[in-house]
Order: sequence, then structure tokens, then C-alpha cells
Amino acid sequence: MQRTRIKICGLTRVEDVQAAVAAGADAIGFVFYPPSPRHVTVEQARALMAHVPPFVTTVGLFVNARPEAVEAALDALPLQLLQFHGDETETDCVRYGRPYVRAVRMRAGVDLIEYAACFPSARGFLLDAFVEGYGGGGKVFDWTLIPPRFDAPLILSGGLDAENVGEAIRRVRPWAVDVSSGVETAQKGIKDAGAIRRFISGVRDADG
Ligand SMILES: O=C(O)c1ccccc1N[C@@H]1O[C@H](COP(=O)(O)O)[C@@H](O)[C@H]1O
Repeated sequence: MQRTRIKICGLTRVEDVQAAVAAGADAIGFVFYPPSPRHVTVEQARALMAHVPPFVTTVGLFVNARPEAVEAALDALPLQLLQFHGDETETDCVRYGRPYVRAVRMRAGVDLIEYAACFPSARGFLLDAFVEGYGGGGKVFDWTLIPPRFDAPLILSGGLDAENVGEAIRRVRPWAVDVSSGVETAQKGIKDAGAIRRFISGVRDADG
């Protein structure tokens, strides 16, 4: 059985980075999108990333960012993977010459196979529920919209938490899962170490 990879996203505090790493996260996401309550500046991200050990992937999340903003982050930070979560085209995503995953905002009518064909350079597709404000909405989408045969690595997100992640893995069998709201305290951007541990246990239980 494949071991489902786990990304914890939207970290804003050192203690949350440490909690995610200690619990066994494979990847840590930083949100460079000013309207988000999880937004971090390049300087904040630099301080947080100093606590990420080797072999934990650092992911930079961007939403319709100006190229200069993405380049400034890439110049200053050891980002290993980019996550484009807005309306970026393939040309927008590929211009940095870095590995990236393309977020797909899932709702009725989205044809994932057709969508993926427009992004042949993507390393994988991150499926999130369609919400106003682009993402991090804590909303689950209809997993039956995912075609049963989909070749690229699929990262499932959107409203996952410790209670539903096991069922999500058993039904979708994604390459990875990604969570933000589902491991937070009542305050967006502030993670709950216990919720992170429970989420990761839920993934491991489903992996068997
Ligand atoms: O986290 C945010 O604030 C955010 C803002 C804009 C785009 C994406 C964002 N987060 C990503 O959304 C998905 C689902 O998050 P959730 O678990 O439902 O809260 C996830 O990939 C986050 O990284």
C-alpha cells in the first residue's frame, strides 16, 4: 500500500512548523497571498523555513501573484515546490523554471482531464473546493467529480480534517493530502498541534 504524503499548509508560527515536522508532515506550505489570514511575508517565511529540516518539502503558495513577487520569494527563500492556486495559465506557471503543482478549484462541470491537459508541465494537481477567495475555505467538494483514472499525481485538499481524511483516502487514493483549516484553532492561521497529530494519525490509519 502506498504511503500517502501529507502537506500542512498556511503556517505562520515557528511552533506550528515544529509541530507539523514533529508529527511527520512531508511538506509545509507558506501562503504568499496578502488577502489570506495565513499570509506571510518573505521575511517571515525565511524565519519559519529555518526550522524545516532536510527531506521536508517547502512549498510556496501563490494566487495570481505578480511575477516580480514570485521571483523575489524564489530569490530569498529555499522554496522547493510552487503551488499556483489562482487563474494562472501554464505559461505563468512554467516561467520560473521550478517544479509546481496546479490547484484546480473543483465544482460541478470541471473536467479534470481536460483541465490537466492544459498544464503538461505540472508535477501534479491539487484539488480544492471552489470557494470565493480562491482557497483555504475548509469546504469539501464532491469527490465523485474526480475521474477514476487520472494519471498525474493527485493531491486532495478542501475541508479535510482528522475525521474525514481516512474516508477521503480510502475513496480517492490520492498521492497526497493537503490541509489548512482542518488543523487550525478557532483563529485562522494559528494551528493546533493536537489537530495536526490527529490528522496525520488519520492518514496513517487509512494507509494501513
Ligand atoms: O490558506 C489559504 O488562506 C489559501 C488562500 C488562497 C488559496 C489557497 C489557500 N489555501 C489552500 O487551500 C486548500 C484547502 O484548504 P482547507 O484545508 O480547505 O482550508 C489547501 O491547499 C490550502 O493550502
